[in-house]
Amino acid sequence: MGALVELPTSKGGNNNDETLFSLIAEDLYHQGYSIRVAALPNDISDALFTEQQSLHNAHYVEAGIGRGDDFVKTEFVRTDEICWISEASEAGQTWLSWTSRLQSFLNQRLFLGLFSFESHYAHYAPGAYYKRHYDAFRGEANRVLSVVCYLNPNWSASDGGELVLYRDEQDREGLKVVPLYGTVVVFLSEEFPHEVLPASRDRYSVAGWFRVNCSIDNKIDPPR
Ligand SMILES: O=C(O)CCC(=O)C(=O)O
Ligand SMILES: [Fe+2]
Repeated sequence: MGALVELPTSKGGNNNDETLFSLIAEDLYHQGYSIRVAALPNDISDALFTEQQSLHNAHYVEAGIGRGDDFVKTEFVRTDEICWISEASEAGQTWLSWTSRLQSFLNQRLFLGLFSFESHYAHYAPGAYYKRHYDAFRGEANRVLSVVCYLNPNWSASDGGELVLYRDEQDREGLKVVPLYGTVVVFLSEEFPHEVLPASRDRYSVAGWFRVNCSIDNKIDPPR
């Protein structure tokens, strides 16, 4: 977190976005993560929600870990299913336009050098989980910033399915985030181990990652 540089307020852009983006930038600067309840603009949550609910089982693939040739499915680690988001749909465009504005804002304010973004819908069936993990490993600088938004209307505390964000490697207690509709969580991918606890009902979300550019030689990065 010490590497973050805070720059003065930027000019221009959409005021509503800027209010939330400023809060997220402040949180990231001071603590490395941001948890903003019911913060995603309603038109975006609603577009994503509608698209996700319309996805049939065939659109999803079982989630795994690793990339490219290293990809493995492992039930021991996670049992959710995912569907990548593209600009092919209006919902995708709305979401990716918002994340692109967030990317520009954070690059200006915190000098993060975010270069690209990828994201997917995730569905956790009742009982599904994602064990404690990091989204990126130190030294393999690729995923820099993780973003998760939840799409669960009328979620109650007894439904479970919390995201547990641990402050560091040693933390065993963590911060529990209830996956309420429109809640936005952003955190530095290399800093915070986290896990998804099983829920008693279907749990819907969008998860995404901003990357820095680490293309070496002719190997184009980032691939999927
Ligand atoms: O859904 C969540 O709360 C977090 C998901 C997650 O950790 C991931 O997809 O890497
Ligand atoms: Fe994660």
